[in-house]
Amino acid sequence: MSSYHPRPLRGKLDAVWQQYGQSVLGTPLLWFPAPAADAESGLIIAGTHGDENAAIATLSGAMRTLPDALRRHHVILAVNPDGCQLGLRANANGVDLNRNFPAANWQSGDTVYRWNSEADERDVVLSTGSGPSSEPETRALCQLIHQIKPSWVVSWHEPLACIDDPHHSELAQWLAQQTALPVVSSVGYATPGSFGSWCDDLGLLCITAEMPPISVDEATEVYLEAMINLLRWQPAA
Ligand SMILES: C[C@H](N)C(=O)N[C@H](CCC(=O)O)C(=O)O
Ligand SMILES: N[C@H](CCC[C@H](N)C(=O)O)C(=O)O
Ligand SMILES: [Zn+2]
Repeated sequence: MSSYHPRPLRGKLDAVWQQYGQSVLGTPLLWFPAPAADAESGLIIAGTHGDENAAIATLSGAMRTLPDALRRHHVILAVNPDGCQLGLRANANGVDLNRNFPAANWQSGDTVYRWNSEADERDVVLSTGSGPSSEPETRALCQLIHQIKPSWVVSWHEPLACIDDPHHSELAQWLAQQTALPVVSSVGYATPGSFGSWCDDLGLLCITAEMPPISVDEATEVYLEAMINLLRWQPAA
């Protein structure tokens, strides 16, 4: 704890970034290579859905709290920066990026999501794209993953309050213990063309960590420590 940056010094994100592509609106897509990377390093991503802000802000807060030299894993704070800027789940083309990955199960047409946690139905309509990987944000992320070959990916979402990993991996169980969220084998509905489906096709471990419905204000309190610990996670010897 004493090695963390004190709060007065957490305002600016000083981590070195690299650009891995460009969004539909021409926004640079940024990733933050891990200063303490090794062959076992993973990739932590957030903001695939631009309206899921709690995880983005908490991950950024963790990066601003942990001295960067101690960070073992690569980070993308916003897979979908146009969605963040527009306040959308989708990208600027109205495509749900988490249905646009070139997985064997990709489906053409529409997809639906819930307006909010109060809604009983998934009735808000988005596109899955004109084809698998039709979107620049999707293509760039796939290319980056092929380039850096992470050992695993943790993909942050909200508000389903679970750690989704059909393999119940060591990392998923550790994340469940850190966050007090349950490990589940599925989120309970089909997600063709999702990032997790694509990772599965590649044999790459993908854990989807879903925060509960939570404000940025509360998430940066409740999940900060778990996020910091994830940035420097090491498997048990
Ligand atoms: C509140 C949000 N629009 C929502 O509930 N969406 C979920 C999926 C959550 C996610 O993608 O992480 C849904 O459609 O069930
Ligand atoms: N709430 C997320 C769940 C993703 C499920 C994950 N297992 C994946 O395949 O990416 C969504 O509706 O996009
Ligand atoms: Zn999401």
